[in-house]
Amino acid sequence: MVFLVLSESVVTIMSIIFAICLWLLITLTYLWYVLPKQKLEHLKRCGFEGPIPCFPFGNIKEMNMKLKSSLSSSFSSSFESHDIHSTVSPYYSSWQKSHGKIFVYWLGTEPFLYIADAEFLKKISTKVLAKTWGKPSVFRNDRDPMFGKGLVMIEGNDWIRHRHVIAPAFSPLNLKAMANTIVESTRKMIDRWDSQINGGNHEIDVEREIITTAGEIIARASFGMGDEHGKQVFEKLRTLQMSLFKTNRYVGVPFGKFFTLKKTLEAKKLGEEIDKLLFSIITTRMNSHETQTQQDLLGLLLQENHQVDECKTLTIQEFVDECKTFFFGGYETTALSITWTLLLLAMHQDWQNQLRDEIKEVVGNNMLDINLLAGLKKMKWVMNEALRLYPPSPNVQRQAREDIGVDNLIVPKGTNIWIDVVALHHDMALWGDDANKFRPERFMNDVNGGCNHMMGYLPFGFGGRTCVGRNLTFLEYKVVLTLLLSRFSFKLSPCYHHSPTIMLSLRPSYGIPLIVQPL
Ligand code: HEM
Repeated sequence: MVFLVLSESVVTIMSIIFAICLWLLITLTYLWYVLPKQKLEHLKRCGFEGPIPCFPFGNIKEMNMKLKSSLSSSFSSSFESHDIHSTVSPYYSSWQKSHGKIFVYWLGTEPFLYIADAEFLKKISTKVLAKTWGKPSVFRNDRDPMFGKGLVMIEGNDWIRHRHVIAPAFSPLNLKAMANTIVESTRKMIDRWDSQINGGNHEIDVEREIITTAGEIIARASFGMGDEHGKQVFEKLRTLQMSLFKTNRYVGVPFGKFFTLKKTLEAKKLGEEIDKLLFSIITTRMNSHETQTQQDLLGLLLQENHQVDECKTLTIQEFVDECKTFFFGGYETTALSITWTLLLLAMHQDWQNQLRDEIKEVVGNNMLDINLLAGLKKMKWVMNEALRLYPPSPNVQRQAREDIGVDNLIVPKGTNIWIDVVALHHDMALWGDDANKFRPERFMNDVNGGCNHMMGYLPFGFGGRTCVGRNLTFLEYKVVLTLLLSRFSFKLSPCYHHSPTIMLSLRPSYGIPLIVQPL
């Protein structure tokens, strides 16, 4: 009898376990296979084709394979022509050959509409207001420790409110006060270089050096580093950045996070520690009169926040997220724009000399002044050309929050959109036969560099969501380059190996060692 009862309960438990397993199997098959297949068919009916995905990985395996073989072949490639698209995004350039400049590919079970067609981009962007664009939800979790609900990630009316508070802080007048911070940090770097050169070593990895200096500049310009908390935030932000570097390879793949669980947890913990420290910096500032005197971005935002206007008010947590956003949005991008420029100037000595002559003429022996910097016209052309050939933000992303009709096609609600900035910037149909050549003079009389389409040049994105920090970048770029070119000359080191790669930003794989000679 006891045996019978026992076996009955074992059977019941087994049936429950079986039912749960069956339910799990059906749910996962639906989510990982049936649903993506349905989306694929729907996208086809809407007019979009692309490489065939294999669920649940989508096209990720093919992308990784293509990247691996491109990296091994790029090891010996020459870089006279700066033709980098097929090296940094071999999968896109190969899919372009079979599917054109608009197609759908899959990161795991997430569809991405790839766009490298300027006219299509213009048409789609006229259909959607800045506040009604979404940002791909699939990146949200990964990016949360970096950006939280800062300007880069938020949408709708919250985005309008944040943008209203933040944009004025970046006006040229407000940024004037930050020029000294930039000069001080750059001088510290120059002193380091001087002592290394005096020790007989002229080879400097300018990428590593400039990234360090730009990190310090952006931290000081964002929330100040005068006290211990500020320094700790800076150190932790840099560690977080390193830790997040390699965590997004399985974006879109179900349970993809488990492939990099340790790093994801590390990032989450660091993110919480950073939040705590920034929270304390902000509340201390709010409770003291420092707000009025500190001219960093946080100080400027807190001053704006005093106005009793709900549409122009941020909470403390929102300030925390914006401080992180400034750091992650502005640190590497600006550093890389300067770094790639130094490489280009080391390759093109004629332009290096032209910029030095211009600095002598415009700045001379005067103190560096923001008004004088406006006169550095050739430097601006060089900057624009460096941002074209090596855009630090190699893509711009959106998500459709509603169906969008473009000509006879429909981009269905929920589709992620991936705009390939590198492809647009190197497209001969937009720029002419010399698209892959370094020719800063193309920007001499035309802010669009002679590109034959208004959407062909997008280093800072497009529409209402264009980069809010570009004025700060212009300032930093001009100050740092002026100080460096007035003090040193730059030549390519024989150790330099040209291998640009995309790891969130467009960066050199092996640093940029240059031979640096005091003038
Ligand atoms: C060379 C330097 C920089 C480059 C190439 C760059 C590039 C970009 C790009 C491509 C976007 C996306 C625009 C879009 O979605 O259409 C963006 C947005 C943004 N950038 Fe930058 N950026 C740079 C410097 C900075 C700096 C210095 C800061 C701040 C300190 C900053 C803060 C932001 C913020 C907050 C956004 C979000 C704007 C919004 O969605 O309303 N960026 N940037």
